Amino acid sequence: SLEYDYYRESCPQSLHVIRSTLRRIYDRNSTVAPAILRLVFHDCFVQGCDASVLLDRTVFMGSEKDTLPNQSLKAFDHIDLIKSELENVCPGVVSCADLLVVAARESVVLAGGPYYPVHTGRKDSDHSYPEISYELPSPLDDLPTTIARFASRGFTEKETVTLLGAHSTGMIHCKFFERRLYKFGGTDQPDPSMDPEFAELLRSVCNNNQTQAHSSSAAPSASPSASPSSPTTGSSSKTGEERSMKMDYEGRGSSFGILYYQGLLQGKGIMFVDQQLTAGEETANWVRQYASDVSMFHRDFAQVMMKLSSIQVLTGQNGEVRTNCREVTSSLW
Ligand code: HEM
Repeated sequence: SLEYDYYRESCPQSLHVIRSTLRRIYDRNSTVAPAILRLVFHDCFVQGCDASVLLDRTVFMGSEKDTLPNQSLKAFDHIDLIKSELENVCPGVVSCADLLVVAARESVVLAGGPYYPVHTGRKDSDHSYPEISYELPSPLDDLPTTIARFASRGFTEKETVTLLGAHSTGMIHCKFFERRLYKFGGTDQPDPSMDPEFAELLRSVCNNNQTQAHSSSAAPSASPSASPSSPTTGSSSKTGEERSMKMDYEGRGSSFGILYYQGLLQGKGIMFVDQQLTAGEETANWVRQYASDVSMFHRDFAQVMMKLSSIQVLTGQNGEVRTNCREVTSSLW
């Protein structure tokens, strides 16, 4: 199975290459870190951590990338760049699946989260599983559905709460929460579980009217925090569908996690699925604990990321090492 430092003889530079290339990309474009963290979740949840999410469609095989839950995934080009650097130093040795989990670990650290060790030796799948992608959780899921989806992959309620702390970082498109702001659950009202001022802030960020969107992005006072950063990406030319905002609208840093859970306690979860964590006795208890103890969250997040990174891995003779993460190497496809 997986080993500590699997590439110590075959490619001793591999970890350094992944880390340094990712940091180089991050220095120019910090959105790469949350994008890769999300990618590893979408890879590991669907038939295990086998880099199947990176495969492009061919005439013979559909792609997970084309399914609805994966349509807003990013960073494929950044993964390609890291892979080409690896191929330069050790051709055909380091799998895309290992690249992804190691890069996700580095991404967590870059986002202010904890370091955790990842064992290596994963092989890549020679198949994509678009049909299984539909088992990925939806932003509209209620708590029992979310708990059931994560339980199907071996995660407890507590671990589900911990994993969702990943929503401390990154961007979210308005389309994933807009219904909560106006017509929630078939009514003409906003979601009652959302703090009304927060709903107003999100409406101003996502408003279709371009002038208003522009003024809201230029007015940090619309933010409920004292942070000077704008909650939006600030482009007034985007449509409501394309418009997005930072999930850590109150600012990033060593607080990875804590503001997410504190926000949930104040009715400021952005997606319905996030806010639902306060709707169950056990999950709400963990939300409260993490909101007040960031070290506990970081310790648990490290452990749950190690677990996520080891789901259903292919090792030994199973699977292959792709030379291009977008295409199977050994194949007839
Ligand atoms: C109930 C489970 C989950 C649902 C429904 C969900 C859904 C979403 C959605 C809809 C977005 C916004 C994407 C966009 O607007 O482009 C998002 C972003 C994100 N998710 Fe999740 N997610 C879940 C769990 C997780 C987990 C377990 C992780 C990682 C361990 C994760 C990491 C992220 C990250 C880092 C982002 C920001 C991505 C970026 O900025 O590019 N999510 N998620």
